[in-house]
Amino acid sequence: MATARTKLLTGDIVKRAIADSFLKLNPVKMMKNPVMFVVEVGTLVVLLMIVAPGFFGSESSIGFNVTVFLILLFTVLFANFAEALAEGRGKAQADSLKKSKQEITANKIVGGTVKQVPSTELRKGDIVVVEQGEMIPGDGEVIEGLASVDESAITGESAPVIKEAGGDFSSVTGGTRVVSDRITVKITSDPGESFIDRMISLVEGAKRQKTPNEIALNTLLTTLTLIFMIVVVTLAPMARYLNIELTVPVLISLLVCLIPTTIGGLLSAIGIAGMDRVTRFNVLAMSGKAVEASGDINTMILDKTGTITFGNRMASEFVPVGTGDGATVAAWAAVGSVKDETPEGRSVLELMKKEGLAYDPSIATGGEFIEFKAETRMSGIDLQDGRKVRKGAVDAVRKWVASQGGAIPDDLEAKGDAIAREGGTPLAVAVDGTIYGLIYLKDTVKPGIKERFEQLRKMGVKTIMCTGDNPLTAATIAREAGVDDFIAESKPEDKIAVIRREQAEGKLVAMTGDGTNDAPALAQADVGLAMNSGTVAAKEAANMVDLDSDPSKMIEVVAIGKQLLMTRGALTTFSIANDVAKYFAIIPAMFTLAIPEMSALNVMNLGSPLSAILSALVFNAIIIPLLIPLAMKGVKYKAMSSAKLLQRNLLVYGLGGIVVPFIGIKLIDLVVHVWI
Ligand SMILES: Nc1ncnc2c1ncn2[C@@H]1O[C@H](COP(=O)(O)OP(=O)(O)OP(=O)(O)O)[C@@H](O)[C@H]1O
Ligand SMILES: [K+]
Ligand SMILES: [Mg+2]
Repeated sequence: MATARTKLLTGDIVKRAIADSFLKLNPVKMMKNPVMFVVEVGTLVVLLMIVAPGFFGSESSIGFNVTVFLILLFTVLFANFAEALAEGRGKAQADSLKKSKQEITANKIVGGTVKQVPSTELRKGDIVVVEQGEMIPGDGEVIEGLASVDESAITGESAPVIKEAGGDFSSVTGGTRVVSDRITVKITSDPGESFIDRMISLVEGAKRQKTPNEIALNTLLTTLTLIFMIVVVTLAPMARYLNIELTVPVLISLLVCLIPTTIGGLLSAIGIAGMDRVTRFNVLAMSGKAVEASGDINTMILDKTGTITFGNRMASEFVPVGTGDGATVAAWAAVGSVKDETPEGRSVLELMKKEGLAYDPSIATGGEFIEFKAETRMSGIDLQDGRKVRKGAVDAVRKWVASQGGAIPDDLEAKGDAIAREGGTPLAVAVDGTIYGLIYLKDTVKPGIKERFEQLRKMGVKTIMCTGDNPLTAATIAREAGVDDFIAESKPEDKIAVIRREQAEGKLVAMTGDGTNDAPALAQADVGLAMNSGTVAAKEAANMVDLDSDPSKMIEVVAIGKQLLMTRGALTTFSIANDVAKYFAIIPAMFTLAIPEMSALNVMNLGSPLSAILSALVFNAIIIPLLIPLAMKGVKYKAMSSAKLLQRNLLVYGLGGIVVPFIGIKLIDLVVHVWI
């Protein structure tokens, strides 16, 4: 499960964020955020008026100008602080990763002999040997041997994992430690491009690019800012025509209150925090875009075994067919499983032991093991005496027996279907032309998975279960788990066909995978979540990697993505609605300043025109830090359709956005009015 590796907020992170808030005042950096850049320019203009009064021809009191200057400065600092705080955790994490990335000495194989070289000199294709107790010097694939590896440096999980040559558990990560045995590793990354390097630049946010959604929103905010600038600039000559003198600091205050500073100040913090939430969940997103895309997902493709079910498909019964008897099925099932290292194969031998059944393992001596393959859906052994033993999916074994010229027992289909209808997987056991019986493999649907699919449905996400299993088993599990659709007897390449079909209908698709044959589909999916235990090819094709290798995490990742989009929408609504109240506080005040008879406009009954302006400005500034917790944690997440969500958000954050500042400004005014 996810481990919180770095505490949410520490004193150090806060201290560093405060310092960063000042560094971020650098106008070159500020320009990337047009809304806050306008506030910064306004701050400088007011400062100039304090230093060189009269330069602009209007005369506000120096006290008022200094107050406006300070409030504006804090507005910018608060926005910078929000961003710096969101970045802080990542930076702290990057520091600890960098520490773990010390120089390692590698045992490189050069021309048959071992040569010690620094790990920084390793290139793609180099072969190294790693012994017990040593650090693995770079990312790679095990090409020989088996070892248990402590990967806690990257996963935070202290229990070591087994890595072995061939298959889906062959990839190793540089900076992890071999705790037992010895492996030969082929390096798969050049210096600076390793998994830890990528992790560091990710958590540091060095390569954080704005997502398409963020860019669109930024454009909207910039446009709004431009419109209000034009409004405010043209207001001055119009007012002068009416003989109303509006001073520059008052106009700047008006401008700052009207432009969407709340969302402008919190926008990047929301994005960073979203990525951070995914990271804290022990999922590594290669880009912010991937996190956002997961919030927009329409279709999710899930494996049956291990994702929807526990995946420890266990042999639970031997069922004879035709003229066979229980003991014979069991014996041949066992002979066909002696070298089968899959959980299914091992469980056959365990069931033998449990039931006290005997068989003669020496029959298998010298035989040629036939490994299980998803393509053939069979495994077995070719014995030295020429007999061939097979076990596998019923239709696969039936075809194989037919090709050997054998007959198919009458009761095979009915007994196989009976197992499948219960959600089990029947494996037929055959020797040459004879089918002796079935192995009943039991798997259990994970508790609570039905409720999660129910939630996904409410969010408008369609779930499709893909399985290599037969249609009957698939249908039973699909019904039990409550998925919307399923594909049975699917081969890995079928996934890519499903993804393309859904995408052609304009849907965004998410999937998980771990094998090399999953790589094309992982690349094709809009969100591809690879398992850290999986192959290098799968991890490179995906845009997310789950360090805990739990495929069902896809469901939570989608929820986090949705929450990110929701938080951004909610705060944008709140920010824009806010401006309505500020407008009613400031505009009447400005005019009452010039024409006292207009005090009837003072609908909010604020103390004085000047205190009204200052109160609106103070509210505008402090709402940013007040909303930082919400921006970082995300709005409370509820599973519902986007249309309903929009309605609810408009009600809560739209209406709230109008009401809250009326109360806030009124309260601030009560204090400010006493002061001036
Ligand atoms: N060790 C094995 N020996 C023989 N046959 C097997 C073995 N493991 C599985 N099978 C058969 O092959 C079929 C396909 O297995 P595979 O692992 O490819 O898919 P799956 O696990 O059923 O589906 P998924 O993992 O995609 O949900 C299984 O349904 C089963 O009938
Ligand atoms: K504002
Ligand atoms: Mg499988």
